[in-house]
Amino acid sequence: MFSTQFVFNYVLENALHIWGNIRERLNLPAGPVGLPVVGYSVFLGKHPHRDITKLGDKYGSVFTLQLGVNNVVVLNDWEAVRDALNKDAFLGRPFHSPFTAIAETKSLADESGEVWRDQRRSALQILRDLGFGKGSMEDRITDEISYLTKCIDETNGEPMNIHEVLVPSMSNNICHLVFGHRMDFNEPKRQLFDKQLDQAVSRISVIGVLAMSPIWFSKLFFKLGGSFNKKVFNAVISIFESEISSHRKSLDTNNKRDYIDGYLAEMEVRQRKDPNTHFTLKRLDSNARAFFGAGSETVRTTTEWLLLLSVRYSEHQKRVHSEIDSVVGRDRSPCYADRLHMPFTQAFINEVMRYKTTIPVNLMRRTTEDTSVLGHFIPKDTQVLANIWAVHNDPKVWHKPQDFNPNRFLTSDGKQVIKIDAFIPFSYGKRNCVGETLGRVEVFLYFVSLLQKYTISAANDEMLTLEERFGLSLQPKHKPILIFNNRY
Ligand code: HEM
Repeated sequence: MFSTQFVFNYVLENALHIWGNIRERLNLPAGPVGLPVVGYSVFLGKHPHRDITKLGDKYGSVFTLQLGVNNVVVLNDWEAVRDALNKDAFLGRPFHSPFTAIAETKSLADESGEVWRDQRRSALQILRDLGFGKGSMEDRITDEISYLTKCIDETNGEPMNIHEVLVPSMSNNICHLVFGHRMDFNEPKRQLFDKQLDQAVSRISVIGVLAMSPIWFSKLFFKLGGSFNKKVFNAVISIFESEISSHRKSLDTNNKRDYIDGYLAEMEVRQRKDPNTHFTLKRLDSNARAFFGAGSETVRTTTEWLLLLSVRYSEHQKRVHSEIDSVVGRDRSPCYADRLHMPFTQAFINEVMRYKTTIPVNLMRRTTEDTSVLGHFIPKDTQVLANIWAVHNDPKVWHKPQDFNPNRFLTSDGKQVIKIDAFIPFSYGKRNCVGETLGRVEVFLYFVSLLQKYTISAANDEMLTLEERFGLSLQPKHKPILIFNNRY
């Protein structure tokens, strides 16, 4: 039971927060007025990325939206996003988020300032040392794809829910990166891991609501979540703890196998120099979990859209098939360098990542000093949301953005891919996605390997409506039940 004092403190904290927000709003760009406490959130429908984009018709490129109790400055077109995300003042994350309410130590994805900079630099260095962006990474992904195609072959052309096998397959690529090994699809630990991550993600799907609430509410939510919540999270946490502990026992700093080894080696060096370093086991644990959270679902969602759109537009599927046949052939696995000779396939992938932007509204940022965007003053410690969906549908950049048209990424003779600066699925500037290289390689290899082997069609028409479900990422609303027929 909560004491009267406890309730009083929470009510007081909330009231002060709301009062602070009203005063803060006076210094921020104009925007629609919401209701007390819930703000504008109640007026956003099932597709907030689209609703927020439409607000730009009235309020322009930069406006303030009260989401729950928080004032958030929205960057709602390419000009605003480019101007802001090029500035160091926009590199912070909010002090609190629902993620930080449940984690003891912030991961590199939640940190700000020098700690973030240092953790990020080190993560990128470790990935480089491990050969990410090079052939060894591709070999592991290609190997993982062979387990996937084995499962698909077992369906003998019967409809299958590809989502169910893509989940462990994608998560295995992060397992390789972080733990140094894969887990078989049928391994009980693997199944437990997927189930629990899935449960954790579905718990976290309320995160949108929590992000709009004061931090005390997030903490209370997880506290009241009771034993089930704790059981889910603790089970996931124990997998990471046991991996870190076994890595510590077998660490050879001259032969680093994965991210955990790379981090432990760096931690040893840092701790020798400074016992108060922010390179700690708890930070390693948070970073490792952030890689799974950020690097698994994003690639899977993108791959699901690629498959669905190649089914919906079968003429494009045929064109990708013919490019694969002439560049890769049938006797070897595709490699990432093949993309250089496959302009249409690249353009198709780009257009899918624009049309169904995986992360439609970016992870929240915070200004670390007084600054401005397109002439609007933005004070220090303001929360800022870059609407990537709006950038990808900005009519000042894209001709008929509502149309699905891979040719927009090709020169008129169809031979070259055009680089368009406003194409930013991995975000933009110094705090863009850490896993961009890995993400791009995975997406290309999965899509091309599957189309090399199969002609893909849909088991029903429902999923071809291409309806969306807004969440941490923009998921297909209907499960992708697909039919894979061997091409040879
Ligand atoms: C198609 C795949 C992916 C997409 C579309 C994607 C997109 C994004 C976006 C939009 C952000 C937010 C950046 C910002 O605040 O401006 C981000 C951050 C991040 N991503 Fe990815 N991502 C993908 C794959 C991956 C992979 C494979 C990994 C892991 C290796 C990863 C790890 C991260 C991390 C750790 C961050 C936080 C970076 C920071 O705060 O400094 N992502 N990603």
